[in-house]
Amino acid sequence: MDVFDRMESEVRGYCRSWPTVFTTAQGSHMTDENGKTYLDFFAGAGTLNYGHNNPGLKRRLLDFLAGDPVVHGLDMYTSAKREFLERFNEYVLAPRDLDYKVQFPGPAGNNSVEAALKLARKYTGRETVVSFTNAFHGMTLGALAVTGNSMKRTGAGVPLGHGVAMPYDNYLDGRTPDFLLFETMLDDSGSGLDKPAAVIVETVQGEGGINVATAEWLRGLQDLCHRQDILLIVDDVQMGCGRTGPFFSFEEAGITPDIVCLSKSLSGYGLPFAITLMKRELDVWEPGEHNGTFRGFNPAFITAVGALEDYWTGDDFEKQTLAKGQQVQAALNEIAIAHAGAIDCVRGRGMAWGLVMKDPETAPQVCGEAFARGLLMETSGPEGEVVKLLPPLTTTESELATGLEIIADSVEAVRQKITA
Ligand SMILES: Cc1ncc(COP(=O)(O)O)c(C=O)c1O
Repeated sequence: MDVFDRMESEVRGYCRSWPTVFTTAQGSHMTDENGKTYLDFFAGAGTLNYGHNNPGLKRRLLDFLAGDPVVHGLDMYTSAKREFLERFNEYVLAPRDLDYKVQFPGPAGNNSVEAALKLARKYTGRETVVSFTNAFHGMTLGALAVTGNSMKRTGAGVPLGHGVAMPYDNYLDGRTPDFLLFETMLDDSGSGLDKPAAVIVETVQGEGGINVATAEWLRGLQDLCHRQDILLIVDDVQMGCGRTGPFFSFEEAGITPDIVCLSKSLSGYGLPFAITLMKRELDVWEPGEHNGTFRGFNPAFITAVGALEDYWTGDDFEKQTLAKGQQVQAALNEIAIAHAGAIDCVRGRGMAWGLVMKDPETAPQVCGEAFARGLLMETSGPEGEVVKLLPPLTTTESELATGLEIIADSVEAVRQKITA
């Protein structure tokens, strides 16, 4: 590890959980330079819904690269971009009756969030954006200002402004305490707080600990935003592209956000790619008012089209994801029952699951034991108390069963060490 320790900044994180050098990857597996293979229930932090080096997508990418294509496209018109827009409309927007315009804000999730926040402010002329406790929207300053995690916020080195955080999904008879607070804030008569430009929400908080919002709460949030003329932004960077079952995680709640952020698994192949979707009337920027060098990355258009054509032309993939999710949930429930003293609860949706440990210190220990046994998982939640499962959606049932057995063994091993 010498060269890494000597040359890489101390800010590096994942390599501390998994101190080995990975060399190859295929499907739901990664292999290190010692030849040890790991089942991957981390999936590049949710960028690999279709697995590593998905053969169909790889073929398309290699064919594309073989032809001297335009690789780096800024926001020029290219044939690859045209293909992406046509297929995205055909397979994603039109079947859901969604009429969004598409912006290419840059390569990463935070680029999509920054564009959403700026656009909401430009459109409404207002500053404040409401976010929720334990939200995660990215590490750039605007996105960080609506991110809840205090350790991450401290990394900014300066106070972060223009954001207000409300409690996430504590639904009570349709009027939650946070909604009441929110309504007070909107009441110009003395709360001292500005009317917000937008609310930004994750339907399932991934980094926040797999907190699942109820459909009722999301609908209530949308109603409140509509009543008050506030824009609703859904950050689907981690939970979109089928992670919760449907292509968009908000479909189940039947809401239509004003702005949607997508990235991570959108390219289908782990290539950097993000889009910001906006209702037509929100398309208010002048040409060049929000730009950047790495936007139209043409290889990502090619693999994204491949993912749409291979997985999203019907509803089979969604059904398979939900069935696999039930398999994961059932196995995790068994583990939770067997270790009720150590596990608080199991929560999740689709193929995003969390095993919530009673003692936060045990969650990284479970991940450490799993790593030793050949399974990659990370922790999430405000205190890192949640063992988080994000397997590729293409993981087979038997691979899932193998990983779930490793989790059971890992929890058992941690408990034995504690009682020893
Ligand atoms: C919900 C959500 N939004 C935004 C981001 C930021 O994406 P990126 O790390 O690609 O900037 C993440 C990353 O984990 C995320 O989970």
